[in-house]
Amino acid sequence: MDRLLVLARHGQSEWNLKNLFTGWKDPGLTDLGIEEARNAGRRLKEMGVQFDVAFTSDLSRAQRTCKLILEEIGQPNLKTIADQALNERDYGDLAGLNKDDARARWGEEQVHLWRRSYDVPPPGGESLKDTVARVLPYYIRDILPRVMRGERVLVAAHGNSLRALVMVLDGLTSETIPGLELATGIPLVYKLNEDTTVASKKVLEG
Ligand SMILES: O=C(O)[C@H](O)COP(=O)(O)O
Repeated sequence: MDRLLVLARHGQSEWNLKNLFTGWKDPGLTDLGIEEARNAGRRLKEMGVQFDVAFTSDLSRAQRTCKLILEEIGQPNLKTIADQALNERDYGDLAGLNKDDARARWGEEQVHLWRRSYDVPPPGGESLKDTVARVLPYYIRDILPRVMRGERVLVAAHGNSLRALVMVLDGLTSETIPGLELATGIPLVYKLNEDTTVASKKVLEG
């Protein structure tokens, strides 16, 4: 039985393009983002991937990406479950600020800690640890049981909600997680073992 779990970060958003902290704000995809999402779908189609269910967040950039992937693989009407638990990390007071302006104001190191450390929350927002604390229970309760039953599952979500999941799947630690970057529109194709650990992982680049 293939226990297939595909994770896809949304395509480039309007605020990715403008280099703004986004978090729970809800900008749409750029033309490039739409193309990235379609391309992710095409790559999955080339691999012959089909899904039984899709999960996405409450935010439109992830929902649109999910829809575009499903259209490309010829499953436009697949059952899709949207939940706030898969939203991007809440960037709090940083949301809407330019990332370079933030570096100029608070320094490179502080901004890097906010963006990539495990447990330093941005002002008024969530650390990755906080994000793991909401993503992981949802994964365990709603997503993983389906994968273990043999359903082929797509999760279209966000840079940091997916970093939270990859941290758990790949067994990364608070020391190694800062090095993990997820590019827009690049699907990660996991197959799981019977004991829920990772049997294989493929990054569908290009
Ligand atoms: O919310 C955001 O600004 C981005 O989607 C992810 O941001 P990051 O690269 O700073 O984690």
